[in-house]
Amino acid sequence: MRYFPLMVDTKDKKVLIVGGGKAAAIKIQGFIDSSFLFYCLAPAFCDDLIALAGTYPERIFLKEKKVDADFRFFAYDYFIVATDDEALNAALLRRAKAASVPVLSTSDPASSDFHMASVLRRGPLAVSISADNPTVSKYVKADMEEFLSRYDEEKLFEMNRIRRLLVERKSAHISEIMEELWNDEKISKNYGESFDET
Ligand SMILES: C[C@@]1(CC(=O)O)C2=NC(=C\c3[nH]c(c(CCC(=O)O)c3CC(=O)O)Cc3[nH]c(c(CC(=O)O)c3CCC(=O)O)/C=C3\N/C(=C\2)[C@@H](CCC(=O)O)[C@]3(C)CC(=O)O)/[C@H]1CCC(=O)O
Ligand SMILES: NC(=O)c1ccc[n+]([C@@H]2O[C@H](COP(=O)([O-])OP(=O)(O)OC[C@H]3O[C@@H](n4cnc5c(N)ncnc54)[C@H](O)[C@@H]3O)[C@@H](O)[C@H]2O)c1
Repeated sequence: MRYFPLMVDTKDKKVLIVGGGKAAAIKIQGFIDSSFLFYCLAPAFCDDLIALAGTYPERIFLKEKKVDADFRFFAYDYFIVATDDEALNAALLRRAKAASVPVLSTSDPASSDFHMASVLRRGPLAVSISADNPTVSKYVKADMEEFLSRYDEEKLFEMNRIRRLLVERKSAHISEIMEELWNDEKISKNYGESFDET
């Protein structure tokens, strides 16, 4: 598997996006559940992107600017190239690689350092779907959403709270207790507080 699902820390991380059309909007929307900050440069932005930036003014920054092949960038953690000018996209991709900044070109996935997956959440659970075909991913995501609705969100949060307590207490039985709770129909809210391993 050349592109492998991975969990990366997005806190305080900056993504530069050049281009402000449909592709840029799809990528930012796909990342919106992260903590990334988005800096987007283009001479003009599509309505979806303007609406998204209106909803997240503290995370999405749109700057009207036409970029050329000599564009220099620094202090960004990731780069998404999303203009409709393929030659410009290719030049920016080369620059990013030379600067060792992980880059995704929306017009050249095969030369990109990362791809986007379709991601869905249920409480603390994150599921990543990738089929090398965004249409297939979209439909599998819809099926998966229905499948995940059988999991009790509160129970998942509660199990994690208890697990954190057990980790803090350096319990030797974390996985056994987690297995027990998973198989329990209902878990008591104050399980962790009253918990005594001995
Ligand atoms: C899954 C999702 C995640 C996300 O981006 O958040 C995603 N694309 C999504 C949507 C979407 N993408 C496109 C449209 C039509 C737009 C229109 O109408 O014009 C729509 C909208 C739709 O389908 O509704 C067009 C498109 N996509 C790619 C190309 C270039 C090419 O293939 O060469 C083209 C242009 C050619 C074409 O038009 O096909 C390439 C890629 N797109 C990927 C991911 C990567 C691997 C996907 C995988 O492994 O499955 C990959 C390979 C690289 C990357 O960009 O990361 C997200 C689903 C959202 C969801 O979660 O519901
Ligand atoms: N990977 C994906 O998910 C995905 C999705 C849709 C489209 N695409 C591909 O991405 C590319 C872009 O498609 P689109 O539908 O977003 O096009 P678009 O026409 O909607 O948007 C192009 C954007 O690039 C900007 N732009 C043009 N020249 C620029 C420059 N010199 N500097 C800065 N910004 C500039 C435009 O102002 C516009 O905002 C195409 O190759 C398309 O096939 C990929």
